Amino acid sequence: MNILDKIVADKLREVSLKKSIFPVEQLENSILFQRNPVSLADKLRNSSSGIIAEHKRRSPSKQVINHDLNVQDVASGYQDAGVCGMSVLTDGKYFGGSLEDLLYARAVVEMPVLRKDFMIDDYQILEAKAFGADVVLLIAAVLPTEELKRLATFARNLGMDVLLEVHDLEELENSIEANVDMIGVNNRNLKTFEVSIQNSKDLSRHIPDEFVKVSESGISDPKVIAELKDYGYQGFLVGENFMRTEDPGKAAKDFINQINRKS
Ligand SMILES: O=P(O)(O)OC[C@@H](O)[C@@H](O)c1c[nH]c2ccccc12
Repeated sequence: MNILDKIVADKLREVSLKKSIFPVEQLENSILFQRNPVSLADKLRNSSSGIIAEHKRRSPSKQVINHDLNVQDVASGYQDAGVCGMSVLTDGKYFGGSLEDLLYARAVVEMPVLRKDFMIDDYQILEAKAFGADVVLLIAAVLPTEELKRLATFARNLGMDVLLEVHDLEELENSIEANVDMIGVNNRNLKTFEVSIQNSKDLSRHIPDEFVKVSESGISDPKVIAELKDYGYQGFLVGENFMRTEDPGKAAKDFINQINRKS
């Protein structure tokens, strides 16, 4: 089993357990469930930096990134830096995140917040909405095409944006008809952890213009943003490069200043 298979197997168990103890009606009764989500795709279309900054304590590829911060400080730092949106990892076992992290981030920021997890069931999409997310991530490597389409439609019917993540041309071609707003090209292979920015460059011409293009992972140099913009990218998902510093908000601010100086 590769790491992705392991994560998904754990996720299936986690979701079925949760469903049995915390019914959907409880999620739908959350005050946040009534909130109107803010569109990340719209923000990215109108932004010069396009940064989506992530809260990520650890990962299977890097182990500990930063265990010393609290999510509210990270979120308000990102907001002050002027990022377009925030991504919050909610997987506990592999990334050290939680739904509480999502809730606390939501409590302190106005900008769109993405629930970053391995979504396999409607239940998690309802959870995302109940804990204040504006956007969900769907990963092509995790879901059969029909399921991807179904979950995407389910999320959009709840008013949330969908970011579809692909890693290669086959995944892109198989999932392109899904009802999504943004297509994210992951520069990291989730099965081997290999990272290559070239992956975003190679896949860009296969992504139709109606989708906002997002490049994800391994971005640590503002110069790369300028390069990726030439390939039509409008969104850039950055985690570790900010999170490994003592003050991720400040790191994001410096990064954005450098992007703006270049453009
Ligand atoms: O920390 P990085 O290399 O900047 O990457 C951020 C983000 O792209 C990465 O965390 C990510 C992209 N897709 C995912 C899917 C699941 C978990 C994590 C991810």
